[in-house]
Amino acid sequence: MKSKVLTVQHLDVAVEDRILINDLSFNVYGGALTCVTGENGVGKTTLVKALLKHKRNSTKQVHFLVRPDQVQYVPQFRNVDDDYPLKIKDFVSLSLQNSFLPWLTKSEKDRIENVLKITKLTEIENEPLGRASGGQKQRAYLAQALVTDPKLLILDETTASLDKQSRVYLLQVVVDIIKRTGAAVMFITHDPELINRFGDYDLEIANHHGEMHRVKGGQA
Ligand SMILES: Nc1ncnc2c1ncn2[C@@H]1O[C@H](COP(=O)(O)OP(=O)(O)OP(=O)(O)O)[C@@H](O)[C@H]1O
Repeated sequence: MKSKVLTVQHLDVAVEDRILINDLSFNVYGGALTCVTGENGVGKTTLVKALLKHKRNSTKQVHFLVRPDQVQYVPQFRNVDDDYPLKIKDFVSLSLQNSFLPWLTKSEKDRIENVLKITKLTEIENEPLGRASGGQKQRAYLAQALVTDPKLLILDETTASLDKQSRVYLLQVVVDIIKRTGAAVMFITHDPELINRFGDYDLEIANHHGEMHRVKGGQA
């Protein structure tokens, strides 16, 4: 039996005065990949942002069963141009800069090393992030989120700009992380092939409503 990390009950999602999603209920489970799908503009990103507003103050409608610092969001867009000079390993360590010490502890360094290994970035850890390929950049964003050891990881169209090989490679890394850590991953995507191959659940949003399906052949 998978453990719930988030429950959503009878939630309405609106922008300004316009209702995007009406009376939405679903659960997100640890150890599983929950895909969030729907046409452009149905409100997938707005839904995720509405959920994240409650990570510190759960309500009956949006109830997180994990601590706020155990929830990580990797947004759809980042402004990282070709001249961005920070080394990949330093970029990944930015998530740990909230600690009290101005330097990284041995255990933090070990965590960074481990995450770089899992995301297959070790070989290029000293390269500037700006010079990395699209797929390597996405893996660096993922690594930055993973270094805090999240129990719920939300990925917003992380594979959208990648070629097929890089998309599959990234999802294999994500599924591997789910298996190793038991984390829950919510993955906004338009890619039916990735959903069918890697997804456990599909939260499909259409006509202002959302429905959760089990994906046949899912891993959970
Ligand atoms: N802050 C805002 N103010 C007003 N309208 C907004 C705001 N944010 C989003 N919208 C509108 O809400 C709708 C849903 O946007 P959203 O980005 O959530 O869709 P999406 O399903 O994630 O789309 P896509 O698949 O194209 O990324 C769109 O019509 C968008 O223009």
